[in-house]
Amino acid sequence: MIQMQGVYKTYRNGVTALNGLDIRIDQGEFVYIVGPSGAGKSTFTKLIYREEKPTTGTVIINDMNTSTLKQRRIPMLRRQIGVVYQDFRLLPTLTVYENVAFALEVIEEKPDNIRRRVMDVLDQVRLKNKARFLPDELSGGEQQRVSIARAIVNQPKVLIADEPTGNLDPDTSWEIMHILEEINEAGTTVLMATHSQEIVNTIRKRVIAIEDGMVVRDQSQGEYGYQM
Ligand SMILES: Nc1ncnc2c1ncn2[C@@H]1O[C@H](COP(=O)(O)OP(=O)(O)OP(=O)(O)O)[C@@H](O)[C@H]1O
Repeated sequence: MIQMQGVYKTYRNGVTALNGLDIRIDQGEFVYIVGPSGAGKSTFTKLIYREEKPTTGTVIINDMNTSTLKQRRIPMLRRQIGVVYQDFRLLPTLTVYENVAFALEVIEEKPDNIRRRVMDVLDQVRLKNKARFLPDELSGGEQQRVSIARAIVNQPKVLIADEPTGNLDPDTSWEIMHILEEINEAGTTVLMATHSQEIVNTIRKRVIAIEDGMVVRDQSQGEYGYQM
């Protein structure tokens, strides 16, 4: 469960990105985070994997308070959270297989388990046949699928996708959405920040709209609600 209570975030330069957020997201939900540019969506996601801490208020992720969490326990929190970015962020000199395996090698998983898990997730994102390719030999949609595989390879409870379809054409975007839906159906909470009216209005899920750092709308089976 993700719970934010009275969360304010002011960056060092004095910009207040979040202005009193109260949000509760249960395990297994699929939530779109929408809102104008600069509204605070990325800041909200950064609080979840503790790239940032709130200035005041509490952020609780699966019983862990991110403000009081000891430094040495941060990796434990991050292991429960996978992150996918708009620009993929793959390592260009590593193959597809190696990019995904890397996430398990850093946590010193056993080699047999690494091989099995990596091939399982590559199968899940339908890229088993491209395991030996380098990122620049793949299309944008394929690169995003590798980044999803990397994000879920250690079976996180939460997957955060920050504009995962922002750089992709419509057909490829739908493919990515179907993969995210499958991951969600298997029990993972999915939080997706997006500017895509078409996706939000077609694949209906809970919508949390953030404006000026505040929740202005929270609807189940919601709609995008902004003019494009
Ligand atoms: N590291 C930072 N230091 C200072 N200010 C920041 C930082 N990150 C974000 N901000 C500011 O905080 C506000 C919210 O930014 P945020 O990136 O959370 O918005 P967003 O809703 O994700 O926007 P977009 O849709 O354009 O990605 C903006 O005014 C932004 O300039």
